[in-house]
Amino acid sequence: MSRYAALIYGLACYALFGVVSIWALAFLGNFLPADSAFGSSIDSPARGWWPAALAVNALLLTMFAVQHSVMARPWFKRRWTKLIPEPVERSTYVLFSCIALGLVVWLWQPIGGIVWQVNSPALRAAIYALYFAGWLTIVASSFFINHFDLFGLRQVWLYYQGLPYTHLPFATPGPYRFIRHPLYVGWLLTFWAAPTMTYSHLFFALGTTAYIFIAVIFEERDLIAHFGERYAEYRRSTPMLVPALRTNSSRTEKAVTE
Ligand SMILES: C[S@@+](CC[C@H](N)C(=O)[O-])C[C@H]1O[C@@H](n2cnc3c(N)ncnc32)[C@H](O)[C@@H]1O
Repeated sequence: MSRYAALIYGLACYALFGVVSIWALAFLGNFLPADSAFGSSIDSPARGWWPAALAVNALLLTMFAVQHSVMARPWFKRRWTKLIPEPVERSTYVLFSCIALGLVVWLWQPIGGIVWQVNSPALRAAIYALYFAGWLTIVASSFFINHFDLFGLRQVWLYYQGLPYTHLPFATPGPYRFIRHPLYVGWLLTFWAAPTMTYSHLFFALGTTAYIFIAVIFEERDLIAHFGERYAEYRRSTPMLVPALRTNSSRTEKAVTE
């Protein structure tokens, strides 16, 4: 693949990621009108029979989870890069993630019904502030790790310059000093900080939260395989999501090693 083609491909995938992220923000924040060309918002009124809607939604979430986790595994990348050039592997992951997330947002079947609804304008504004803080946390955390590497731009830029790819070193900058997964904290805020929570939103929030807790197991297994004892020690000493709160498993592991 020519270095120009790789760079343009990487930039195009990144631009698509920007568009799909804004679309997802509008979907989860209820800024999309019901039944628009871009689908409905997550809390829009029901369109059909709720069991069928739930089945479609479950399929969509499973499709996203499988794509997002399988394509991130080292064994998959080793096989995949026999088919596609290594410098664009991450951009291709971003592209497939955009397609998967786009399908979730576009085809999501709202089922209406109110689980909770906050009516006080001040409280609604506060919950919306938390919602946007979630998105901000996602973006900020990506910069603390390395935004351009996470989204494939660093890889195509190095290739364009004729330089070899170097893996990111283990680091605990900013919020990573206090918790291991700030980016996932951001996602959890965007799922749950909702002034109106309908049944399909609750289904989405429960499904995606469960997915995060499962994905973390695989991610940390890979991080320990890659960074060795440094990550294992970090895992023992630093809480997963809530600062200054240790999980029972990290306490037990620490006790075993002490
Ligand atoms: C999508 S990011 C999410 C990072 C983290 N789970 C979070 O919620 O903030 C996943 C990638 O970040 C990188 N990563 C996570 N923690 C790291 C650390 N402490 N140092 C270096 N890279 C890290 C790994 O390459 C991992 O595949």
